[in-house]
Amino acid sequence: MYLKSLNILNFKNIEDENFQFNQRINCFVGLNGVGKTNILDAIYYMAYGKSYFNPIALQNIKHGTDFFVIDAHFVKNDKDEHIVCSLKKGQKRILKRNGKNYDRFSDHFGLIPLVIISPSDTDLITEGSETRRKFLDSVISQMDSQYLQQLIQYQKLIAQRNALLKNYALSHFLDQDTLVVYNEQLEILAHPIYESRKQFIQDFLPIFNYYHQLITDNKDDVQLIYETQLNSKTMSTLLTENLNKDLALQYTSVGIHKDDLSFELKGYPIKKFGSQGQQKSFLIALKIAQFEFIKKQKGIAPILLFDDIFDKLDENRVRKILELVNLDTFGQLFISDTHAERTENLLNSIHQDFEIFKIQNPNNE
Ligand SMILES: Nc1ncnc2c1ncn2[C@@H]1O[C@H](COP(=O)(O)OP(=O)(O)OP(=O)(O)O)[C@@H](O)[C@H]1O
Repeated sequence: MYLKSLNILNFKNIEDENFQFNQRINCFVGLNGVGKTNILDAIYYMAYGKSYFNPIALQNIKHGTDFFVIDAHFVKNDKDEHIVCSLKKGQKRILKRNGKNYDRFSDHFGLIPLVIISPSDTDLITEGSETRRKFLDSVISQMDSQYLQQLIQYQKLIAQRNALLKNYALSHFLDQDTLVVYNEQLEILAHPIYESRKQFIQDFLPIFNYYHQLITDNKDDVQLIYETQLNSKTMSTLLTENLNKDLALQYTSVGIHKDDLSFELKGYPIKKFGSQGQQKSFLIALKIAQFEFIKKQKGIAPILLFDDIFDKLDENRVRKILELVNLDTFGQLFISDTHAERTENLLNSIHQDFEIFKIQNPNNE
């Protein structure tokens, strides 16, 4: 699978750009702030229906305009896949596949497998559990649409249950019948989600360990530990036991929406005890393992976006990653870098077909 062409209109700082891509490696080079990452983000948008960097959709519309359109042609299994996403202020986001609107954005999930490696991945280590849950859910959902639907339903039910709890705080009336229904439905949904997450970590961990060793050249023990209240109690027990607390808090404080992933290096949390370099290697191994996992499951190499990673890594790690590229492990690759010469030299050294796009500041054209 590969991205053949891309047209971007009014997306972030990009006014109107057209690209015809190389099937193998494409590099966007240019000075800081010219919009290289924004182009990668537009590609990301085609796979996920949202920005990797800015979750507030309206803020992705170019300043001073009132809509954006991203239009892409992919080739998948020798067939053209035409994906268009657009957003106009005051209207709903539209996502189309081959001219037909999606009713549910989630139906698009997984059609275009894609993995991004970016400096902002450090959020996975530094931010709260929600960021890690989103990562977990995003990887599993790319391969399992049933999981995604269960998750959406679960989140809807939690929102409804929270509304009920809030209502109790206002009216002091608790609609017990509705609460029982919500609790039962949550019990039904929580367990398959829990089982899928548990199974995923079990299958993913050896791949992650393999790439971590390959990139770092050492055998440091790395762990991803799935932390969940469901290890010790059922969802319905948790909900029943914590009802008084939930009523006081006015939200549901227990369940799989509180799960977390603990990242450990040699038995210690990497957030507290990992050096910056160790954290970076950890994250890159995590993302390359994500890539490999999806590839194994789907039989298709996901598109890979490398945002600025040459800038942030030492030469040894860059070499290791490029060795992987050279093994033909990867499918199509998009790279952003500030140094045109460095990128060109690196790519010449791996003897692969590539194309360089020089991106200029739109205001200096
Ligand atoms: N909605 C928007 N409208 C206009 N410009 C925007 C919008 N959102 C972001 N930008 C601009 O896009 C630019 C950043 O682009 P981007 O992050 O793609 O740069 P880059 O080329 O990757 O830079 P670097 O090499 O520093 O990572 C910034 O100048 C930012 O202000």
